[in-house]
Amino acid sequence: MAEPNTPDIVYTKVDEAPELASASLLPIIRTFAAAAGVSVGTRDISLAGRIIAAFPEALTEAQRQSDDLAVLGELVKTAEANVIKLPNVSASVPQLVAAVKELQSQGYALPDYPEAPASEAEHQARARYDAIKGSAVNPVLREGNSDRRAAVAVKKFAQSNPHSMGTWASDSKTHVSSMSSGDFFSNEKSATLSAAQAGAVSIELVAADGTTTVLKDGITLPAGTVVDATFMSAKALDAFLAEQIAATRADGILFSLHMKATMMKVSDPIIFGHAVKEFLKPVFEQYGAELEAAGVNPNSGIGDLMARIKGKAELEAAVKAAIEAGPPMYMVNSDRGITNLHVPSDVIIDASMPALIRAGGKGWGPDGKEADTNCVIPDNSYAPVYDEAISYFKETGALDPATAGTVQNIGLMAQKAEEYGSHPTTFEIPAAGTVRMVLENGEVLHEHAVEAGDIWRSATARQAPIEDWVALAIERQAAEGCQAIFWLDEARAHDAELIRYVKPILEAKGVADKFLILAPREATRLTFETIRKGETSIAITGNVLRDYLTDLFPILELGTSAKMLSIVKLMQGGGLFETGAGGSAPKHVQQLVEENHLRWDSLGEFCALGESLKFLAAVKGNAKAKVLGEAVDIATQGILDSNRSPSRRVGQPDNRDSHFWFALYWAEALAAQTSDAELAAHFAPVAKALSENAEKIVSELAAAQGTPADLGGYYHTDPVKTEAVMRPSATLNAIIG
Ligand SMILES: NC(=O)C1=CN([C@@H]2O[C@H](COP(=O)(O)OP(=O)(O)OC[C@H]3O[C@@H](n4cnc5c(N)ncnc54)[C@H](OP(=O)(O)O)[C@@H]3O)[C@@H](O)[C@H]2O)C=CC1
Ligand SMILES: O=C(O)CCC(=O)C(=O)O
Ligand SMILES: [Mg+2]
Repeated sequence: MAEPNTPDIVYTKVDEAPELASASLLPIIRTFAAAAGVSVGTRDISLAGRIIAAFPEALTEAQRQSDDLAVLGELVKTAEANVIKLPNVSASVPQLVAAVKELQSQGYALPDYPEAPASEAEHQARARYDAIKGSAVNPVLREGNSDRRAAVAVKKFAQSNPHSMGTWASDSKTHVSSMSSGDFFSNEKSATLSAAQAGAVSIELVAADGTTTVLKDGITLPAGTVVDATFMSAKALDAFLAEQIAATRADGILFSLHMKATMMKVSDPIIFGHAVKEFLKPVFEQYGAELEAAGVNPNSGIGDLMARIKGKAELEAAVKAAIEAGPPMYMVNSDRGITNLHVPSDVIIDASMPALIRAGGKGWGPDGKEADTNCVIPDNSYAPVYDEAISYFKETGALDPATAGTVQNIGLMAQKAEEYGSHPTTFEIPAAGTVRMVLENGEVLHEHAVEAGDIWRSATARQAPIEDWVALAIERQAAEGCQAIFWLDEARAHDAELIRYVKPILEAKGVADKFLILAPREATRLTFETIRKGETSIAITGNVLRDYLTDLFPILELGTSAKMLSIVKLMQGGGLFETGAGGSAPKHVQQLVEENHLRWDSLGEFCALGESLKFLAAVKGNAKAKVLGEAVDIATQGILDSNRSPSRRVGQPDNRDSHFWFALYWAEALAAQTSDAELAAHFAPVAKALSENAEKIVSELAAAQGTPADLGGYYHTDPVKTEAVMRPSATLNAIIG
C-alpha cells in the first residue's frame, strides 16, 4: 500500500537542467492542478538529496532528509503509483566526489568519499556511497517495462520542421571497432532455471591453489529466471586498446571510446580505466608508484589524474607528452582541453554515438575542428548496431527527417532485468582461477576460467517481467499494426533463452506472423530501410538496446530524444511517466550559469504530465483530471504549432518562455472546454490575464538573459536563488500565484 498521505501525482526533484526547468514549470503545474483538486507532491531523488539521506548521523536535524528513493521504490510496487520522473544524474565517481565536496562546503559534515577505504568507518562510508553511485535510481523505480515512442503530433512536427543533419560521405573513415574475442559477447553463457534449480545461488572464485572465496551469496532466484554469466579478459582488452590506439594514429582520425560508465557502474568504469592506462602507458610504466601515492585511480579519468598531480611538473609534462604522442582524441570540450578520457561520465554511449551519427560521422578534435572518428566500443554485444548504422549511411547518405518514419521501442527492464541488476554480481577478479555460479542443489550452473583483472559479471531476467514485456509488445503491435521486430540473436546465449520465451507466447496468442526475430545487426538494417520508406517499426529489445535505441532513432528522427513519450507501465498497476528519453543535459546548466539562457526543452515534461493526468482520470475516475490532461495535450500541440520551444541562443526565447506559453495555452484550453463548467469559469480569467500580459511577461523574461546566473550551488542549489533565476517575471508570478 502507498503511504496514506501520498499525493495524487509525485513529481521528482532531480539534478541539473531538468531541475532548473522544474523551478519554473512546477509552480504552474501545481497551481493548475490545485484548481481541479489534484495534489502534486515532490520526492527528492537528486544526487545531493540521496547523499544527504544516506548519512543522517553526520548531519544536524535541520540538514537531514528522508530517503525519498526508498519511499518511491515502495510506491512503484503499488497500484496507486502515479509518478512523473525526470532524468537524474547517474553519478560517476568524479561527480559523486564533487557533490560531496559541495555539500561539505555548505556545512554538511559528510565523510569524504574513501578512494581506498582502510578503517571500518571508511568501509561503511564507501558502501553507502557505492550504493548511491551510477544508475541507482532508475533500476529501483522502473518496476515495469518501457514503452518509448514519439507522440504523433511530435513526429509530424519533426517531419514538417526537419532539423539539420550532417552529410555522410561514402569514403568517411569513421567506423566502429570492437573486440573479436575475449569480450562479454564471446564468453557469455546463459540458462533458464528449472524448478529444481531455483533457490539460493552463490558466486565463488576457486583459485589455482584450490582456495575458495565467496564473491557473492544471499541471492535467491526463482524458477524461470534467465541467468547469464560472462567475463571480459583484461589481457585481451589491453591488447585490443593498444591496437586501436595505434591504428587510429595510423589512419589520422580521432580516437573515441564510448561506454556506459553510469548505467554499467561496475564494469564500464574499469574498462574506461584500462583505456586511460593504455593511452598514458609510458606515464603509468615510468611513474606508477608516484601515481599510486597520489591516489590516482585511472577509472576516474585523466581529469582526476591531472588534479592529483597538479604542480608536479615532471609528471604533468609526461602526461602531456603521452597525450600528444597518441592519436588526436575526440573532445568533450576542445576550448577547455577536456578529452574523451577526462571523466568517465562525459561521453555516454547512448547519447554520444547518435550525436556522432547525426553529424555525418564527425566528432570534435583537439583543434576544435570536426573529423572522422574511430568509435571504440570494446564489447561486441551491441556494437554491431552502430557499426551497421554507420555502414548503412555511408552507402545511402543521411536519413531525411522530413520523410523518415519512426521507430518505437518496447524495452525489457522491469525488476532490474538484464544488465540493470548486474551491479552486485560484477567483479574485478583478484586472482586467477575459476568463477563458478553454484546453485542451492549443488549444481554448478556456469563456470569460467579467469585471470587476475578480468571483469566477470552475471545478469538475470525474471519470468514475470519477460512475459509482461512480450505482452506489451503484442499490445503495441496490435495498436499500430506495423512491423515489429524482436532484436534478439539466436546465436547469442542470452538471446536464445529469451527466444525460448518469446516464440511460444506469440504462437499461443496466434500472432507469430506479426513479428520478426532478428539479430541486432540485421534488425538495424531492416529498421533503417523501413523508416526510410516513411513507415513505422517497433523495436522490441532487452534493456541495453532499449537504452541505446531510444536515443539513436529519436536523435536521428527528431533531432533529440528529449521529446519522446516515455511510459513505464508498472507491473503492479501503477504508472511511471518519464520525461523524454534523454538525460539531465549538463551543458545546458553551463550555458545558464554563463549567460542566463536555458535551452532545455520541456516537451518531455509536457507529454508526461498529460499522460499522468489521464492515467489519474482512468484509475481513480477523476473527471477533473481528465479535463486537465486533455487540455495539457492541446497546450503541448500549441507549443509545437506556434513554435514556442526554446531556442539554443542567448537573447532568444528559452525554457522559461516556453513555460509561459504552455501556461497560456493550457489555461485557454481549460477555459474553452465544455465538460466542466466550474473549471472553465476558473480558468477563463487566468487565460485572459496571461494573454493580456503576454508582451510584458515575454519582455520581463528576455530582460533576465545575457548575464551570469547565480544558483548558489551545482548539485545542491540554493532554492531561493534558483527561484529568482528561473522565475524572473513578476507579472507571470503574480498571475500564477
Ligand atoms: N533517465 C535518466 O535518469 C537519465 C539520466 N542520464 C544522466 O544525464 C546526464 C547527462 O547524460 P548525457 O549522456 O550527457 O545525455 P543528455 O541526454 O543529458 O545530454 C546530451 C544532449 O542531448 C540534448 N538534450 C537532452 N535533453 C534535452 C532537452 N530536454 N532539451 C534539449 N536538449 C536536450 C542536449 O544537446 P545540446 O547540448 O546539443 O543542446 C544535451 O547536451 C548523466 O549524468 C546521465 O547519467 C542520462 C540518460 C537518462
Ligand atoms: O539509468 C541510467 O543511468 C540512464 C538511463 C538511460 O540513459 C535511459 O533510460 O535511457
Ligand atoms: Mg538512455
